[in-house]
Amino acid sequence: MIRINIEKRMRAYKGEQVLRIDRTFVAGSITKIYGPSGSGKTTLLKLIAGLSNPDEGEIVVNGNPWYDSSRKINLSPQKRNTGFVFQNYAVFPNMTVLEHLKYAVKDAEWIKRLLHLGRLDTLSTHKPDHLSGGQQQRLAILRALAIKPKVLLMDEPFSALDSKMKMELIGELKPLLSELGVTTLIVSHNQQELEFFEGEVMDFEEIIDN
Ligand SMILES: Nc1ncnc2c1ncn2[C@@H]1O[C@H](COP(=O)(O)OP(=O)(O)OP(=O)(O)O)[C@@H](O)[C@H]1O
Repeated sequence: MIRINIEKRMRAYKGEQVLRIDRTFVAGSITKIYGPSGSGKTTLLKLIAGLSNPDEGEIVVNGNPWYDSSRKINLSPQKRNTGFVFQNYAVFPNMTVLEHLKYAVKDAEWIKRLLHLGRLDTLSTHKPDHLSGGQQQRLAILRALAIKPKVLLMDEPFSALDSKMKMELIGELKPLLSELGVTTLIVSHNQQELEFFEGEVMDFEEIIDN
């Protein structure tokens, strides 16, 4: 479970904007996050991962405080160990597909399963500049899953995939996420692409506070 109650000042186009979030994400659930560009969706994921800090408040995950401004607790991103799929993939240019996964995990059977899931089994020796955008995006998803995270944060994870690939991947991801029991937050511009995930919706349209 993720319990988050925070405030964060964002430097927005129109001046300062305060992001206020008071929400609980149930353990093992999937939350679909929608909202206008610049409303703070990526910021929320970064706050949970520890890549950005709130101005005040607390974040508690499975009973453990990850951030608490009043008690000066702020766990490093490494200790939080979330799976994060970045909007721009953030894959390593000098590592092959297989090296990305081996860097994250030793379990060869698990790696094999992930490569199949992402349809990258035949491309395992390729480096990112020999992969298409969609293949790089799938690699970013596999890398996030490789560590079997308890919290999975995905920022527009299917944006570069054609609809057939998207449907296949989503079909296989759903049982995998429930097998891992991972609490998942997925940001998307496209509400339609997430309709096959049963889950809560978080709409930033209702959160923005100027
Ligand atoms: N480190 C930061 N400190 C303060 N403000 C930031 C920081 N990073 C981004 N912002 C601002 O916070 C606002 C929200 O950005 P964010 O990337 O979270 O939006 P988003 O909802 O994910 O948008 P998009 O859908 O376009 O990706 C923007 O106005 C941005 O300029």
